Amino acid sequence: MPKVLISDKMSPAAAEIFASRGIEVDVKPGMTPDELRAVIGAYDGLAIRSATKVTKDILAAATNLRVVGRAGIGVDNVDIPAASAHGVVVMNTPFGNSITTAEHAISLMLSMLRQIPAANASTHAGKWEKNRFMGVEVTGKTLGVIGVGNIGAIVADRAQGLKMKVIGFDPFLSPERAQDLGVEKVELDELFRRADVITLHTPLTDGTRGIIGADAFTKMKDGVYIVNCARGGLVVEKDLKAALDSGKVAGAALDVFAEEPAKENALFGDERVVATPHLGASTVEAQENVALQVAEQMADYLLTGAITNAINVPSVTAEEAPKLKPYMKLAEQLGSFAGQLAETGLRGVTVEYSGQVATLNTRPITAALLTGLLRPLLDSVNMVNAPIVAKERNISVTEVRSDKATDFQTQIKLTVSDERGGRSVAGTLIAGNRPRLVSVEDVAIEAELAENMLFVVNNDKPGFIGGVGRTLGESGINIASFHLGRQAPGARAICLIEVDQPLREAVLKQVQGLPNVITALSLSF
Ligand SMILES: NC(=O)C1=CN([C@@H]2O[C@H](COP(=O)(O)OP(=O)(O)OC[C@H]3O[C@@H](n4cnc5c(N)ncnc54)[C@H](O)[C@@H]3O)[C@@H](O)[C@H]2O)C=CC1
Ligand SMILES: O=C(O)CCC(=O)C(=O)O
Repeated sequence: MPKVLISDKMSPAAAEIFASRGIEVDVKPGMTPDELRAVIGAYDGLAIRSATKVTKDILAAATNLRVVGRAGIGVDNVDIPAASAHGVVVMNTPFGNSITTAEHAISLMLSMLRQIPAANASTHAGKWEKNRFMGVEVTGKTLGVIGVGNIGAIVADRAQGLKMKVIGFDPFLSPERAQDLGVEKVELDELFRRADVITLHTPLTDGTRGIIGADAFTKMKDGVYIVNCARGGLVVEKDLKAALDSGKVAGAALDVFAEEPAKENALFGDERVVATPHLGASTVEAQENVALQVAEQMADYLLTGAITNAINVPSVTAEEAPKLKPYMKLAEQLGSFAGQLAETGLRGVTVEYSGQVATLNTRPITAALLTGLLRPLLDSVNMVNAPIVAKERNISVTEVRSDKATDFQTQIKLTVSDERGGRSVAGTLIAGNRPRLVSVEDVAIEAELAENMLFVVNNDKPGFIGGVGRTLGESGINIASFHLGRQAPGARAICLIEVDQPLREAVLKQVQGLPNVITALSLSF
């Protein structure tokens, strides 16, 4: 039974879902990194919000971990490359808290413009300072949205409801989408120049870190207002402080900080700064949504292999998972066959999907094939990181699909090219789920791939079969199955022999020395 740890405060709905799906679950919010490192090895899944930092260190100790589920959107608290390297799928819940977060951004904006937090504190203190708090009306003002994705789009919609003019900067926003949203798409500098209020809704990446800093402030209107309900690192806090001190910025409303939990910050204590402790997603509705969703997604993956909303691997739906499983096994075996034959650096991989398999989601099948191909060369490769490893090594991967059947109703053919040329291997599924090799180097041969195999390329001459059989027999090696194929009578031939025990180096050498043998290799699947 898989075991999951919930290491952040999360709606009880998550634990209930895990339990109802037969998954053992421990709920331990508030652990220190050392405490988490000490226990993580026992778990197949880790469900988190933003407090748990899933670092390289934690992942190195997570020897059984298969999935990290983020009940929320931002995954900047997870080391994604390290997770991929360890074969850990990272998933989030991209929509469950978007409305709530957008509402928080709008709330922050209004409370900043009407100085509600300061007025509230003053009124509670019995001061009745009616003349002290002069606000700013939003109607007719220009809101600049940086990052017009899910949340940015909802913020734009709500701001339009407040009769604001919305302009947006987002390199991935199409003109059609901008038009649908009623957002004027502008460049960043123009947004800085025109906006009365700027609100941030991008992820924190190397491209967005510090997107609002000293240089950006010089381009903005005097008396601009800043809202940050996305990630702390997007705004350079010391530059914001300087811009507030100089009067360039009239106010800032911040839900997120460069360092969290933010117990001390140079921006604290200034009444023009409205601050909340990363509450963007904190509504009953959003927390219920993300907890349910993350638990269902993680349970699906752990129990069926279905992958939804993963950051580092292609998705596999619950219906697809059982259909893809035998193809992934076949693809991994074909990749492994080609990988074990590899003698020099790989340059390119072409995968041809023909017949039934071409109608399926082939990305996970290709990932499995690359895993098989690269594993003989690299120990740490897995389904999650194989496509990344291939890319890093400049191995081009091409997928070709044809819904026309070959000699088989469904077939995967892999051709790899290296410095010496190319080689190909193809396979099919027998009875819908049993992987079967059907050709090597375009020579037809039918074989199931097993743990201990001898692969021989030879000249098709009399006496070869007897010679191999005798050599194995005299060495006490039992033959389980024997498969032959040839280009034409007397031409190049191939032979795949399943044996009952691993082949010793000395026996392999003897086979290699037999007349008419071109190459002989021991393979394992
Ligand atoms: N305060 C809180 O509690 C919460 C904060 N968030 C934060 O909000 C962020 C946005 O969430 P979603 O809208 O759901 O994400 P999303 O992925 O739907 O949208 C992000 C948008 O940012 C755009 N973008 C990327 N780089 C950019 C750049 N250099 N300049 C301008 N735009 C850029 C993308 O094209 C995308 O359209 C999350 O990454 C997360 O960090 C999300 C939920 C709650
Ligand atoms: O879980 C939370 O409270 C934070 C939500 C968040 O920042 C996110 O979903 O990106």
